[in-house]
Amino acid sequence: MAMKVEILQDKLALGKRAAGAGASALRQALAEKSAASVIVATGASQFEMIDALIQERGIEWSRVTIFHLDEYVGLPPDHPAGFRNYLQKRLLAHLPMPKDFVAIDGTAASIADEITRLNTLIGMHDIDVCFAGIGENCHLAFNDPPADFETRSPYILVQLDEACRRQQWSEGWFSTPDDVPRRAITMSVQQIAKSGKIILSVPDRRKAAAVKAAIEGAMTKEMPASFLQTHTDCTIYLDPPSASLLRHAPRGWP
Ligand SMILES: N[C@@H]1[C@@H](O)[C@H](O)[C@@H](COP(=O)(O)O)O[C@@H]1O
Repeated sequence: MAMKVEILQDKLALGKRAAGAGASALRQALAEKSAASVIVATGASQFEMIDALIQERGIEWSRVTIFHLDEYVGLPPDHPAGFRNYLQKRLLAHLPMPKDFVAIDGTAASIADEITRLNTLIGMHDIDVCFAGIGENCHLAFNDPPADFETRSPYILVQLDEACRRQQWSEGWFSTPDDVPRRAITMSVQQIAKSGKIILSVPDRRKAAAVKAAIEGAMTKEMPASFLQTHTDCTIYLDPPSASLLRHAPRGWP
């Protein structure tokens, strides 16, 4: 299998197209069964997709369970960089109440117990759609290189690498590089790959090398998103800058 690639004119069009594809799959899942499940990613790359997802009509959110991909360990719940906070403000506040929102508690007294709780909950769901991004270091969720491609645990505790922590700081989520936590709870690549449909929204020039590695490179733990090359329904949505290093990038693009 190979990832399907769609290149849109800009990040706004990218977000709309990715949200539209996910929304169609969700509506279809809800037409076929009593409930559906979706994973929603965070980060700057997901802004336009989430804004467009909110505008989608005909999704009965009261039958949808929402999971998130990853969360820092130890950030206060109201910290602007927290992913639970991000999803509450950017997504849930604008939707009708979903069936459930399975939030990762990065401040839990026992991280091991929190992972057990999350593993139990996600084990009860077949994920229909997963929205995700790719980091500048080609991470998938917080699976930084070298990623664990083998673990069957749906959620794992990970150490964040320096490139990842630097990216989070340079995107403006933290005031100093040292403020970025060193540990996170992330959904594993194996669990992400269990999703029926995977939708990657990856705009911006700074992602071009990671995009090329994920799509055209070898499947390797050093480039975690390359794991999705084996998925049967994974589409990556790009803008011209993020697609600029691809072998078949149209000429004349940046
Ligand atoms: N851990 C998050 C992921 O949930 C996200 O999908 C991806 C892209 O992030 P960004 O949009 O900040 O580049 O990596 C982030 O660091």
